[in-house]
Amino acid sequence: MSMDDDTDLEFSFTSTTTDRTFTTSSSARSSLTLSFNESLLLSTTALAPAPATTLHHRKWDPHWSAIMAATHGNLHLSHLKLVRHLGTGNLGRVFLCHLRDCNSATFALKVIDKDSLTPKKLSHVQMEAEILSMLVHPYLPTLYARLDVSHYTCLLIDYCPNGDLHALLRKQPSNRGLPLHAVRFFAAEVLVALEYLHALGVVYRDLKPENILLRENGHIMLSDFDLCFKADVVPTLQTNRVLRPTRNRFGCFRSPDEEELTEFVAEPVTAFSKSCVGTHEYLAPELVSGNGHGNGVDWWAFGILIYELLYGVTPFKGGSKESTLRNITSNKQVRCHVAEGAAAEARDLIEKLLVKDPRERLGCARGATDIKRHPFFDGINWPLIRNYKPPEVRGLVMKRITSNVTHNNNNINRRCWWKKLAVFTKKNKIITSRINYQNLSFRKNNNGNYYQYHYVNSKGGKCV
Ligand SMILES: Nc1ncnc2c1ncn2[C@@H]1O[C@H](COP(=O)(O)OP(=O)(O)OP(=O)(O)O)[C@@H](O)[C@H]1O
Repeated sequence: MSMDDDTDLEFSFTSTTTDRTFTTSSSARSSLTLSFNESLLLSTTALAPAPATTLHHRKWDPHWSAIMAATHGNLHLSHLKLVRHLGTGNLGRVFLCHLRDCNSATFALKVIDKDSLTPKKLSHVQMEAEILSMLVHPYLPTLYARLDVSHYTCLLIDYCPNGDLHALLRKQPSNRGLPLHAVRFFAAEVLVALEYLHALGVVYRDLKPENILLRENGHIMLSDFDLCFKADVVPTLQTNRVLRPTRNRFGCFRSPDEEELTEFVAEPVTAFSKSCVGTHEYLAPELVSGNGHGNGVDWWAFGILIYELLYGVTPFKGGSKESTLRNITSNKQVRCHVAEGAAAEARDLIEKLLVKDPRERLGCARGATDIKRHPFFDGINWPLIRNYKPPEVRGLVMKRITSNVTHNNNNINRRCWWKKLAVFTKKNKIITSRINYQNLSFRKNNNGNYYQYHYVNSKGGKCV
């Protein structure tokens, strides 16, 4: 479904099992109102936001404090106002929305109609929700709430107003790819996000520019976790002798120095799956051959990503999907067109990542630790990367999050700040009263990220 700014929109969520209808309708341009039966929503399963105290830093996150202030930690769909339709994916539709009480607190709401999905897709929904609930990272989405209403599952996550890297690539002159400094910046951020996912034992399996969204501040946010799989990971400290290529004073490589380094490695090296998922041009050879694959598929895809960001096309693309797959599995080595200056380092990294045998591929044994050390990333201060200023790239017009709703803006904002202050000063009291609700049973998720609320009836049964 596409969004036309001049059209009134109506979204109808109809429950076939309960015969109740949730309707979002619009009377103004690109502004939607979510209307529904409040009593129904109060008696259905909802998942409220994580208390800010569970993870200390979260109490400073304006989105969390806005939710806490507006909902006292007891979020319902009625607290949200849909603004517009952002897009439709395999599993559901995504809407831009904000808190009714605070239109500066903007989110993306993924609405999934479970009744319309096959069992396989339902398992993808479960996987996506499970992975999202584990994430606490600046380059990955925060799951603020999960609301289960009738046969709909709604996931409330960060909204990214600046599009995705695929759209940005298409805006480059003659589709030639991004400037090298921008490729380095985005690749470094993706590497850090993959490192975090792998440390959690999550193999992502869907890396591509379309899934790299751009936040309001120009930094990346990886999206779409439905194709992930989870594996065990045993973090270790490893001491290795590494060759560190260095340059002489003219900028040319000289014979590498050997160093002994003790490093933290958390890579799911024993991960194993046989299901063939992903996007054709990004599939690793072991995934195409179907004999089983592991963590290495993400490092292969990382090589394809750097290639596409650099040249605007993927290296194995053929005239059809079949010929693309044939190119991936053939013995042909990847060819890069440019080999000058810093591009030589990019080429070297791509070649080390696009090694067909995963046992020989950079990253497969020790993950991002080895890739970060490659000369392509020389000079990046990894712990401070989130403070780097995003590159200025043609076509990237930074959009700040603004809401269409302007009435009472100042009052609402002031009220919002006032509420935040009140929450801050009365924090302990509010949290205690929230968990003492008589009709509420709650359970912390494994990670302690957020609380899942179930409304229970007077006999102690869960209401669904
Ligand atoms: N957090 C977000 N901020 C802004 N836009 C988003 C956000 N999440 C999704 N979108 C938009 O909504 C569209 C649908 O997203 P969704 O994640 O449901 O599916 P998808 O990216 O097409 O992938 P898939 O179908 O494989 O799940 C995306 O193409 C994107 O344009």
